[in-house]
Amino acid sequence: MSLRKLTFVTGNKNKLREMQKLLSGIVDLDNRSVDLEEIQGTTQEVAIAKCRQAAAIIGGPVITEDVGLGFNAMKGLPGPYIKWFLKELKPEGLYKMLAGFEDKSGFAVCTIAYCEGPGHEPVLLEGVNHGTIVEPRGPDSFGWDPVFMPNGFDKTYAELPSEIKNTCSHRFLAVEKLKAFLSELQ
Ligand SMILES: O=c1[nH]c(=O)c2ncn([C@@H]3O[C@H](COP(=O)(O)OP(=O)(O)OP(=O)(O)O)[C@@H](O)[C@H]3O)c2[nH]1
Ligand SMILES: [Mg+2]
Repeated sequence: MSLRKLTFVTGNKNKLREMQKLLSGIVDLDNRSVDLEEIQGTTQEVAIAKCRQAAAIIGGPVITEDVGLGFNAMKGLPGPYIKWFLKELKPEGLYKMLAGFEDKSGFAVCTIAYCEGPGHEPVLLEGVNHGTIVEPRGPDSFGWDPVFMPNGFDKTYAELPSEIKNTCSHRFLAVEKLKAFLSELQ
């Protein structure tokens, strides 16, 4: 049986690498690197708007992904705006943002949006992983991985081998839902 073809529209190589591994053997994943416009709003609103744009550009079935990192002491901020905080503050600065708060807990959210094509409503599949924001540890190769220590581990995402991150991460949890959703599609 041939695999379902899907285009993952993302400009982020690290996301693509993880998604390729997570969907290997399940989806024939193509990539288009487009810097999609990101609106202001909730994670869900941002994810839907990104996916509509992607479907219009590709003209067929697409997935997009929007990732947020929220700090509980800040009521979930920066959330979907983490990219801009990370760009200016680097992982060290993200950790320092919580210096005035006792609560260092946070959560990583991956919102995958699937759209059949132009004119179709995107469907959202969300994975949330809870953890603690710690002083940066491990290689600084993917985003805020060095400051996020998932619950149940004494290592940050950056310190964990990729095979382990890929069995507990926000992205893994969202992909599990995507797989279940795709298996129900005709
Ligand atoms: O440490 C990390 N571990 C992860 O698992 C992870 N996934 C995403 N990110 C970063 O969080 C921001 C999300 O913004 P984002 O969803 O808009 O992504 P993006 O703009 O890079 O790509 P895309 O929108 O083209 O898909 C960006 O800075 C990403 O680099 C991660 N960092
Ligand atoms: Mg983006």
